[in-house]
Amino acid sequence: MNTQPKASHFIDGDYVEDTAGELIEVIYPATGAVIATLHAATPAILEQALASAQRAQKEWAAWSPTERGRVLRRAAQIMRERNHDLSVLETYDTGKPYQETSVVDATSGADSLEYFGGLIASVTGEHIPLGEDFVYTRREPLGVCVGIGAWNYPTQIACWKGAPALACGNAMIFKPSETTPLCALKVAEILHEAGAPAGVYNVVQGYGAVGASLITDARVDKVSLTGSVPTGRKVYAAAADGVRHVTMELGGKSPLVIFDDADLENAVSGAILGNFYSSGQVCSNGTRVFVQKGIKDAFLKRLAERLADVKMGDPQDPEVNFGPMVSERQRDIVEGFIAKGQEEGATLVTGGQRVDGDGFFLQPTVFADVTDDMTIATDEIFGPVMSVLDFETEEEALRRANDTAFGLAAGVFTSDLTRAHRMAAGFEAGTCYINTYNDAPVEAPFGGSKLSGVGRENSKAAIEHYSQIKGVYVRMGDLEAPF
Ligand SMILES: NC(=O)c1ccc[n+]([C@@H]2O[C@H](COP(=O)([O-])OP(=O)(O)OC[C@H]3O[C@@H](n4cnc5c(N)ncnc54)[C@H](O)[C@@H]3O)[C@@H](O)[C@H]2O)c1
Repeated sequence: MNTQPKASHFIDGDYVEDTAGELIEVIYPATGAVIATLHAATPAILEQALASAQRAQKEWAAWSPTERGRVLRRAAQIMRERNHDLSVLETYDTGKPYQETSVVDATSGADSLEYFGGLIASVTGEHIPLGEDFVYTRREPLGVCVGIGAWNYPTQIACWKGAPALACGNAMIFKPSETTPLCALKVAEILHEAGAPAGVYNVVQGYGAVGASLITDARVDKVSLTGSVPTGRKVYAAAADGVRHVTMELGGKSPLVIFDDADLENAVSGAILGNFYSSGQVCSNGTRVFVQKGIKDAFLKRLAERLADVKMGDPQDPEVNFGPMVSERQRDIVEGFIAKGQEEGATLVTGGQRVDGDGFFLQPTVFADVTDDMTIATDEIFGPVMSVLDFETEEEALRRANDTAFGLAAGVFTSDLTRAHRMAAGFEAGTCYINTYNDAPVEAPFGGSKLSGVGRENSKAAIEHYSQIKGVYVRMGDLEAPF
């Protein structure tokens, strides 16, 4: 596959380039080879993107919701038809195995285009009777939205932000992560091909500075970031200065609580999905696995057996189910955490080593006997490192599960129905799972509480975050005034 795009940016319906921009080398994580070179957006490129988005948004918002929805659903159809090529590209961009990308990334992107494309025509205002007078409400777009992406799910993030934004009549300028800049360009191409007017969905490349200059432009009405908490603080603060709307999808250190009465095989599956999918580079991962004492030995034994079946290698090989870390830098960061875990006295059950070769492979790693104060139990690692912590009672598990500044996700495995719902109600997290982990269907709200974020993506809830209500008071009779 030719992974070099025609140009770095997609603006006003076409690819554009400005070679004066800072160089971005795209590296295939499985080999370390440079597979594309791009340029960060210059002020001239940003000006083009902002001007075209502002102009296009007015035209797009005047379309009926049914017409806008039709474009999104056509784009979903094209994405599904091109699933293979989009998945191969996603694997080049991120290093995630094709076995995952072929069923998750473009698929989930298409789901969101289809869902919001179908939903938007039934989003209506209200009629509020006031005797003879009345108020009616209009749900209106915000204007120009900026989307800023993390590197772990480039296609999905570009669609999860773009689909509700466009459905509501906004334009979007999307800046992918500099680490995985290729896939969002395809999303822009497909939306344009499906009939979105030029400028409604623009993609500009760049490092953090490009994101930072976009969000302070007076023409921008909303910023939606997927990224780390430190970046979230900066972006939120910059958006606050212009009193802009925000969605913040940030990091986590989520708990996964496994009770003695859980189905062992399902609990092990949940822990694997919640720690090692995408080589552990998933924001909602349940990396603090609290295991009740009675099931601990059986859990660790079965986990080690199941991890022996990991197939690492060329991620384009459909048999491979575990890929490299996204970058050399990310591998180094994760190795630092593994060393810290050993230093602080956790028991290394399995893994912990990098795999020799050109790619950035790291073994799936499990620590047991982890305590709440160890660095591997408090900090987001964003790699394939599971921490197993012991507990005895439900009250203790819930208290310790919530004892974190993050609040993205939480999960519980138990066969006690009422306990499962008690735990879900008690978790301080935006997204909870009972006897499963990390499912993220477009129909369900996704997002975090506490430091993990503001706002929700997907589901009807996302409409609230990409539109605003206008109330219109209508007086039916004469109007009295004091003088
Ligand atoms: N909650 C979620 O939905 C979700 C999903 C995926 C990833 N994440 C989080 O993302 C993080 C990993 O991704 P990352 O390393 O790309 O995150 P990051 O915070 O380093 O970067 C995210 C994006 O922000 C941009 N950026 C950096 N500084 C900026 C600034 N000052 N102004 C504007 N933009 C700026 C980057 O260029 C990048 O596009 C993890 O913390 C993970 O938990 C969260």
